[in-house]
Amino acid sequence: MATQQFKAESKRLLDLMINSIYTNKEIFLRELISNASDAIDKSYYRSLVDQNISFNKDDFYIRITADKENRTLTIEDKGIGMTKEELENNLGTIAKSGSFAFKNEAEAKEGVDIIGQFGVGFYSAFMVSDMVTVKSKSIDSDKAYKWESKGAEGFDIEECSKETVGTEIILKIKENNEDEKFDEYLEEYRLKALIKKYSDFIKYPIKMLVKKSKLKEDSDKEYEDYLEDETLNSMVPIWRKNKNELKLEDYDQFYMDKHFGYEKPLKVIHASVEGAVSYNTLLFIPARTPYAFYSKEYEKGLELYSNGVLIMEKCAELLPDYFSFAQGLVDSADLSLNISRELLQQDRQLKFIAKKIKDKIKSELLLMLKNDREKYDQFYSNFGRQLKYGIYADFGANKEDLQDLIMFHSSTEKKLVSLDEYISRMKEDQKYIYYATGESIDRIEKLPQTEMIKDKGFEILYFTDDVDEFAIKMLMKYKEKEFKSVSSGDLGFENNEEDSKKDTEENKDLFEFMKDALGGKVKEVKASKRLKTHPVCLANQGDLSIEMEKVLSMMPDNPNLKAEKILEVNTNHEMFTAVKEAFANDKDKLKVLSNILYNQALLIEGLSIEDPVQFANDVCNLIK
Ligand SMILES: Nc1ncnc2c1ncn2[C@@H]1O[C@H](COP(=O)(O)OP(=O)(O)OP(=O)(O)O)[C@@H](O)[C@H]1O
Repeated sequence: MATQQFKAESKRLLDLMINSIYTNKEIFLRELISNASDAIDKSYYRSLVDQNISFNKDDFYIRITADKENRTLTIEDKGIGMTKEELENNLGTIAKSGSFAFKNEAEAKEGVDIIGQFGVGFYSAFMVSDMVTVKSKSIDSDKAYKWESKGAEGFDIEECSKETVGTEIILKIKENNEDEKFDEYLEEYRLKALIKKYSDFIKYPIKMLVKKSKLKEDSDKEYEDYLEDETLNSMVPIWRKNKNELKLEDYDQFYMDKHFGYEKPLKVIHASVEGAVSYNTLLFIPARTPYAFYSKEYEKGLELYSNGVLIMEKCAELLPDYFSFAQGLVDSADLSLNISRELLQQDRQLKFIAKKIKDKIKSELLLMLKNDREKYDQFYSNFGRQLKYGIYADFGANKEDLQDLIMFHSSTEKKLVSLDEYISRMKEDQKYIYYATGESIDRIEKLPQTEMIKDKGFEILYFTDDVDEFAIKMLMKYKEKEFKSVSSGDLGFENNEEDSKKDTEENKDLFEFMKDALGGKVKEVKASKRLKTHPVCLANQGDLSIEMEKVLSMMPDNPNLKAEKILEVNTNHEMFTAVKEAFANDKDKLKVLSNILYNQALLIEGLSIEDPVQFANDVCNLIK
């Protein structure tokens, strides 16, 4: 049985093309400029392979002309042009791309990076025009032809006069309607902005006569308008240049010109990768935290270019959340774009590039941490919190990537240190990586729980961000060393633990009494061996620490989880003599003392006391 051919309703297809493919009408200019650039590329290429064809470098530009009176916008090039047949075939057949065919023929040759591939971009002109006229003269013909169409109804072709080889696309811009202002596509400022946005890195100059004003001759206050030819695009994508040709100032300038930021970036990463997927990338780490960075408003992403043409302003898939501070762009010819060139299909290449970019940012940060500590400290003060969130997020899926990049304030070094640095300084008899949690470094410095650990000469990491302890719980270990809170039940000091057990055993009844006096607020009262000069402190058992309880209690949907608290009593402290005496002679007094001591421990911990009035009265009664 003979296979039947599909038929297409070309009118309906064109209607679909015009109205459904692109979400954004303004991209028509990008498409037409890209076509003009392709036409010049082809002409240049032909001159290389065909000796009969010469080229004049001065003709390699694209001209935009807006005529408000006649409502026309013209895009003109002196590229390869089209014959009558080509006009018919390329502009008369949807999804026929002369450019794609050309690229395939020229595949083996260097230096051809043609943009067009789907054969649909041209029709986007109908989104903003009632009528499109194309005048073209091919490099292979003496005659010029005019193609004209009002859209779905079809097109006419006739011979016309045209001096130079190349193509002129004349758009009759639609009248404004209730929803849309088409007028703006005739406005100089809007055209300039569109070119800057989408076509800034088209490699040929995009010229336009722009209105300027100057002082009239023989006058010092009267001005007159005049027109001047201006090139509107920057042309050379700096990221495609060789790194050796570029100075730091060039990158800084580019960063500011592109409005990534108002001041120089902290770090520039420029990489060109050749391989299964080739791409260039230029990444920046800002010197400051961007506006609203730690809020939902902040939108992460890199600019995505295909052959120098902007495809997406913020491609979020290129950055993991924990590196959302990175700015910049990726340019690759290997992306599988979908037909509207606006969105990417679930793209393997994009995933590949994203993974490489993540690895690159990580390795650059590690180098900075090692070789340029001052800079890393600056980076970390802005974005360290984001890295710690990254460890905690997604159930710790990215902790391996991030654990070497985080830092905490050290009790011994008095500055931020990495986990690796901490490990390298650990004492022989030190089992754990110790940390203490609190509102500020000052406050943690004074925590009674840190006394004995400091006394032993062990370093303590200070956690001052809410996320710190959550991140560390996710990490659990670093290089086989477990983390241990200074408030945790077992600190891993063998002798001390033994002493404390003995002391607790000796005062068993007393501690039991105190526990009862506190009415279930603590799980246990016991002798402490982590205290030296302070009378009491709180320790905790179980996974939820006292600090975590504090963080959770501040959340909008407070889960009301409580840490299991233990009141530790310093049996070497003078106060303990009074406690023992009260236990022997005045149990009511011990009840009061127990509450005072417990409330003191809460205050030191930064927790609020349940009944401050009672506490104040108790203290007063003691003073009396
Ligand atoms: N200014 C021009 N000069 C010469 N040929 C052109 C010009 N504009 C369009 N063409 C021809 O018309 C064809 C169709 O253009 P169109 O913009 O629809 O698709 P494309 O550029 O090939 O692909 P894409 O849809 O990816 O942009 C082009 O492939 C090219 O052969």
